[in-house]
Amino acid sequence: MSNRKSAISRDIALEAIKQSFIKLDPRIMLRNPVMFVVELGFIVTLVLVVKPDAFGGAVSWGFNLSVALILLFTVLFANFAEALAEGRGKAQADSLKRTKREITANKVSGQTIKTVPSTELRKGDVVVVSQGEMIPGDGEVIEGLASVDESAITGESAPVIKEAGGDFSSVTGGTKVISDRIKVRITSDPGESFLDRMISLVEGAKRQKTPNEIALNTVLVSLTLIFLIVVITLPVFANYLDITLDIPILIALLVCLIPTTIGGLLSAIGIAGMDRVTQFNVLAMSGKAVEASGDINTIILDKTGTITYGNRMASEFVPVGTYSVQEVASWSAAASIQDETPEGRSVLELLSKLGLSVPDKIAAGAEFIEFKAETRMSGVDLPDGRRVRKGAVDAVKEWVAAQGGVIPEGLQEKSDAIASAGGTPLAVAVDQTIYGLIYLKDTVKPGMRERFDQMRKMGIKTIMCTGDNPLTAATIAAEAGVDAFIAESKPEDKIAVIRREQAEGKLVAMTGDGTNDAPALAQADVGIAMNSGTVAAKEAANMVDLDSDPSKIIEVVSIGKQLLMTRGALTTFSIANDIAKYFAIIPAMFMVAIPEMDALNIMRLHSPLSAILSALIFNAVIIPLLIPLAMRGVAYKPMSSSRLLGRNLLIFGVGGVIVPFIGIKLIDLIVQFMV
Ligand SMILES: Nc1ncnc2c1ncn2[C@@H]1O[C@H](COP(=O)(O)OP(=O)(O)OP(=O)(O)O)[C@@H](O)[C@H]1O
Ligand SMILES: [K+]
Ligand SMILES: [Mg+2]
Repeated sequence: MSNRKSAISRDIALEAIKQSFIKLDPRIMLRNPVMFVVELGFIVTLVLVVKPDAFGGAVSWGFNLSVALILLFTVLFANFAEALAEGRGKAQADSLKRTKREITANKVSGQTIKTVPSTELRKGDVVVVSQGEMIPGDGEVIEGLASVDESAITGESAPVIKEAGGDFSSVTGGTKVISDRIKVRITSDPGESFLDRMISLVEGAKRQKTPNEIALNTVLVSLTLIFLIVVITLPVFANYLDITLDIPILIALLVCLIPTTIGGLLSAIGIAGMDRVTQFNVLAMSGKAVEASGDINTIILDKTGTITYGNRMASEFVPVGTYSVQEVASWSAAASIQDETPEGRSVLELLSKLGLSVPDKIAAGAEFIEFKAETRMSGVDLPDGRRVRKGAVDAVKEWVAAQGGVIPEGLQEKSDAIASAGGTPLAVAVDQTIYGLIYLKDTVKPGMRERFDQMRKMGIKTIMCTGDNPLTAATIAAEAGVDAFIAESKPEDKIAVIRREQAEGKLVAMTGDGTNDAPALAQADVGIAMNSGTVAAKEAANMVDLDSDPSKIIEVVSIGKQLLMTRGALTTFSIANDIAKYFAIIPAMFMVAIPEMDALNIMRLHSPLSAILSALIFNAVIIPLLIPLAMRGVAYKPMSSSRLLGRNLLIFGVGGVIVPFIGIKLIDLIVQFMV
């Protein structure tokens, strides 16, 4: 994990204090209508401090000043919560901006190489980057292999291997080549790079309210309006009873009743949720994606590289019929000489490990057939007309059968043996003849079973989708403990699975790294691409995992759930608080005229004025007291949504009723000496 994880520093806190005042600007406050009402209340009471009889009636100016100050602090506390939540992202953005300095690029133009500033690079340009140089822009390695230090982006100091072809070909501008030399095709125009996107993300520059937040905000504004109407009409009834209600008291009542606690913390909760994802080294392109991850019902995972380590390495050549290991090895090598995928290269490595020679001569002048997820085969067409293929057994069998060839006896048995051990068998064929198999070995990552158990407890279904054969898929699925698996799936099959789940009203998450995963990543409600993966995958997804650890989807889901729960919990708490405030303020307002009201003063508060001030002070200080919870999120244990909801209603609903009774009483014990 990243070493970028940082606590709230003194600098961030000081900056947040400054921002709390800057945010008092009514134009900024207007974005948060609940707190805007409090600010208006502050202004009115401030006027009453100077001219206590401005609106007729008069309470002491000292009381008015107290109310004004408490209201000011209520707004400042809310602003501070938001500024604090924004702080860490801003600090992170600043450090990323320092990474983004001018780099010179070695641009290939025709036969020569020209040195140009990186800002002049455009999509499609080709550059050469050698040992010790910075990669001048986002791109895809088209030639060579190099180890790259990506710590500026990922915070991870261990270098990563980047190579042409396959799922580890994408490079990011601002990272450094530490060995060898690669040719890179640039894939982004200036200002649209990954680093640019990352900066604006962590900075929150483009943060938009999520649908969920908008809905809650509408509820809060409606509540505020209702209480506003109630409080405005109150003097009419009071007049009827021959009671005059002073303006500051009405304002205090209003502020106590409108949902200031959640109104003040709402945006901090959202920003902090996004920030928790970022600290976790996952870049979420929108808050909406983070929220959606909290409601996920189904997770689609690919096998290779997600559930298994993904370094599918050729470990054995298995001949069929009368053919020899040497023959299978030679044809496998012929089909792999130009295959840049890790699988293809591992075939050549195995050959040299076995001391066998690579048949360069056969392949001279041959036409390379690249591996495609659709065909699930790769190979060469030789100059003499012979066609050599290796690939998924069923695909090769079909290819051979289509030419009238026969499937050798023993092939199925041998391929099943590899598959039942969790390996991937590749069949090797030349025209109508199948020579044997390549045994690609892969291992399940440790701890997978526990993770899938955890997801089951959260009520999430896991489906493994793989291009591999059913037997290998079944073995790995059983070993890892996923709920279901789909074998021999092509890219369109992955999309079909996602659509099927979505049609049942489910929210679907998917992780992937390959170009073949891109369409499915785009279709999923939450698509998490691996940073190591291809540019296509990263562009299609709405989250990128900088650590390229696909199993992290589980934590992302937890963070999303936590975000939704925190919002719900604090809303419940905020509204439940009103009960105690009624008991504090209503008797206080009417006590003089209706002494019987004293029966409602169950907290036995000192005096009407101390009761009102105490309720108002509680209403203010509860905001900073809850900042840590808003930022950290409520504690989360994997369990079903309905049980979680029940538990939270109990804690925050009942707690929300009780806590203010105690809090207001305690504050009153102090305030009584001041009024
Ligand atoms: N370089 C290659 N040459 C020939 N065949 C290959 C090659 N790589 C993979 N295959 C075959 O194609 C199948 C599909 O591979 P692909 O990488 O597309 O799988 P996938 O859909 O990403 O699923 P997963 O990554 O979970 O295995 C593999 O199971 C294997 O049989
Ligand atoms: K309130
Ligand atoms: Mg794959």
